[in-house]
Amino acid sequence: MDQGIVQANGLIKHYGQRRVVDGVDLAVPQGAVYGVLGPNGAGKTTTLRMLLGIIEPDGGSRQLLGLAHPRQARTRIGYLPEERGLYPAMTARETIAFMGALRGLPWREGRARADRMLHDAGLGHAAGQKIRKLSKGMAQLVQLLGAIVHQPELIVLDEPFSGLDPVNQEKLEGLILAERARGATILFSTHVMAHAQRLCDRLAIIANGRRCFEGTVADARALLPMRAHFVPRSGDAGVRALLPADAAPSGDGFDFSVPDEGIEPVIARLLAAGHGIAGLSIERPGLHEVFVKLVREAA
Ligand SMILES: Nc1ncnc2c1ncn2[C@@H]1O[C@H](COP(=O)(O)OP(=O)(O)OP(=O)(O)O)[C@@H](O)[C@H]1O
Repeated sequence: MDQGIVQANGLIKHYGQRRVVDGVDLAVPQGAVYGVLGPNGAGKTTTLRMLLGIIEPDGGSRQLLGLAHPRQARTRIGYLPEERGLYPAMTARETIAFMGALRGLPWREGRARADRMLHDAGLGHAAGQKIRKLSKGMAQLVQLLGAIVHQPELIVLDEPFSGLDPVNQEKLEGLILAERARGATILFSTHVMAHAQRLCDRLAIIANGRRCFEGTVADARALLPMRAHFVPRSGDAGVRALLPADAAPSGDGFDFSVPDEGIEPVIARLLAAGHGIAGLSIERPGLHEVFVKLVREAA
């Protein structure tokens, strides 16, 4: 596998008798948004923690920013852990500046950046408010801003979208893309496919501690055949028999996989039998469908 800014080779972790991460390889290219996708309990958080040196692997090796021990890269990394936690009595501004200071950013600069970032995120009004007064979603955004205030080269976000409403989720997507535009590499975990489909340059799917896919969103979506939705002319009976074997009623028509030979023979059969076509759409299945299939197979 090519060298990446984050590199994992055969990472293994046991908890008790259970092998919860089982030989995971990752290579995150510089400047990419990279998703680690998997169902609950797949081993995503454990993998990220090993990459960051928060816990030690039982086997395999990893490299972060070219350094053998990830902790040497501390000030060059921004990390949003899965467990959220801020000091409730600190203001949003001080929280962000404090988190920056922990990563080597001078306080004065941290405060100035905090004000700018809060303003840009539409949270300018919250700068002087105490964390305890903020909603859970707002506090989470503040924690995220604190994780990136020192402008790290690598940003690692563990389930960053969980707990955010759709408006804040969109804000976060914007923030991630803005960080990539700045030149940062972003590695994030999620089990929500819509975000991954929109954001990821590359992704890995992990199930039962094993990597079962690695590639681009397009590579993943190409694993499943195109899906067709066909709507017969009203009153047309007997069309079902002319459709591919997997055709299933759906809404006002039928859904089926486009056969290897294409949709044309299906249409030709329908027209030859005198049937009409009230609607026909063909779509590439989404990442969601691919994820469900791969995770089921892995189980
Ligand atoms: N400290 C621990 N001690 C014992 N078991 C653990 C520990 N941390 C994680 N596990 C177990 O390891 C497995 C993988 O957990 P992990 O948190 O890495 O999964 P995840 O993919 O991040 O899941 P989720 O999406 O639910 O957060 C789970 O079965 C979990 O219960």
